[in-house]
Amino acid sequence: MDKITKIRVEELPPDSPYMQPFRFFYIQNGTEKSWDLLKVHDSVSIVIFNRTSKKLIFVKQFRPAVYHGIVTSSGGSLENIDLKKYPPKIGITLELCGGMEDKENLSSVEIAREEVLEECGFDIPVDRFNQVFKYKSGVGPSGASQTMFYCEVTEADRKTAGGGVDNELIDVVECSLKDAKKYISKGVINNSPPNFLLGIQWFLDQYPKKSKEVPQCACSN
Ligand SMILES: O=c1ccn([C@@H]2O[C@H](COP(=O)(O)OP(=O)(O)O[C@H]3O[C@H](CO)[C@@H](O)[C@H](O)[C@H]3O)[C@@H](O)[C@H]2O)c(=O)[nH]1
Ligand SMILES: [Mg+2]
Repeated sequence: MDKITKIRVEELPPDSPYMQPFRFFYIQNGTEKSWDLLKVHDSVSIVIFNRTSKKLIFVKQFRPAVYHGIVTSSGGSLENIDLKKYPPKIGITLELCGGMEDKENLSSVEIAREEVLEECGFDIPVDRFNQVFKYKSGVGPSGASQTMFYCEVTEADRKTAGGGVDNELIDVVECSLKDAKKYISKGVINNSPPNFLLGIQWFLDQYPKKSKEVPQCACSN
């Protein structure tokens, strides 16, 4: 996954299927203003609990934006990058399974179902997904929405090893509740987004402290 070479950047052409940059103008209380925006797809993320192993299921992948952010914020440049100083593994994240809502004919929960199958290998019918949150994934350059679902799986639901589709390279990892709690208790979390922290904290809040069993999620779609 971290065998990455020939890194370079260039300006975004206008035909990107992933994002459209533009400038938004407005007058607020008599003052002319503008804001530079990025139109991006809404997305879904899924907190997955494996009832067989009693572990949470996460995904690991190389994220160019995270790599770029780490390199440039520490004074590095993407021009002739020194891969020894900035090994690509620093751009590998630990995240909830999730993806873009880029298919107009599919609802959010149908996209979530596809992502769980493609990225993690579990084939789960949509009625086993519960929506837990819907929020803005950003409020600065992008105001896209993200819907977070909860889904329980067992080994009987496993259809493939996961890993993503097309060119995706995704590692599926199982994490004990103890390790998940420890991870989000760190003050500085370099390689995970806020929805990951929210999803784990939400799950741990549901988990009954005195019982060994995790209850079915009580929230409704
Ligand atoms: O510029 C790009 C963008 C995407 N891809 C491809 O498109 C795929 C998109 O994968 P998908 O799983 O649909 O989306 P994610 O990259 O996982 O990201 C989405 O899902 C995440 C779920 O939590 C959110 O955090 C993000 O904002 C949202 O874009 C990627 O893996 C790449 O293969 C590219 O090749 N180039
Ligand atoms: Mg994804």
